[in-house]
Amino acid sequence: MSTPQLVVHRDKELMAQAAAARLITKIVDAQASRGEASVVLTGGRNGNGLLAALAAAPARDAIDWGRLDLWWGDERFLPEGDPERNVTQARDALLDQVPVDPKRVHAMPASDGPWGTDVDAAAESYAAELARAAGPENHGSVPTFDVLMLGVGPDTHVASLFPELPAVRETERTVVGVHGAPKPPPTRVSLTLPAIRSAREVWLLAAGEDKAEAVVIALSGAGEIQAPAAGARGRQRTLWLLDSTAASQLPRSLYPPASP
Ligand SMILES: O=C(O)[C@H](O)[C@@H](O)[C@H](O)[C@H](O)COP(=O)(O)O
Repeated sequence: MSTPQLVVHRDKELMAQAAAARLITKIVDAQASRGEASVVLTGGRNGNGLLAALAAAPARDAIDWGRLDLWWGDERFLPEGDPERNVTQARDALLDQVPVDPKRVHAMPASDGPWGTDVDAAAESYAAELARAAGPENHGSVPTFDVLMLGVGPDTHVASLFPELPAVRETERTVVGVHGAPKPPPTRVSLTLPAIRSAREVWLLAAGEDKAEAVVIALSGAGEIQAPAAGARGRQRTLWLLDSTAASQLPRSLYPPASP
């Protein structure tokens, strides 16, 4: 697993804009070399802030939106179209403004979908969808994600993997149902750490004073059960994209020299 790298930006707006520019380049490069790209989106303010910045980016249409597979790291298990669903917020922030291929937008199931309110069955169906998309070179369970993005909670949760709860302890399945999440809504669908760690690159987005403690805990050697963000590592790269307030409690030795 790759060692975390940090990039610290002046404020959350600049972090979102810089992360959006970074994502455009990553997708364009993947499409140039493989003909397509695969990205995992995250919910939350920082994740949606990045999508809004991407929608406003002059270079956004350098991306061939028809050759981009979009997946989610987690989803709030609510009815289709609920404004609190991550996919609803992603559509509002970006997807309704660009010509994505609907067959390549892999939303996680809603609570009024084919599996009704059975969140565990819904999770199994998403795991099956991932496996169908996996190629022989992908260890057979999930496709090779070029970039998997994660917001970071103040308690160090990522996706819907919360400290000490069963989902963060999962070592075999790629997708699980989450019951009793401390962040509402309580019922969710989430990728697990093994699925997260299959990505080429994992980018963790953290901006705001309320993330400063989580950042220092996750980067100072905490275990992944107590601090799930600590276990979110990419096969080739793990990148923490921060603003200066979220980085404010880091010891100077961890603070990258290049950041202002
Ligand atoms: O469904 C969700 O709520 C998210 O996927 C969750 O993991 C989020 O990314 C973090 O809680 C950070 O959220 P903020 O960026 O809003 O702080």
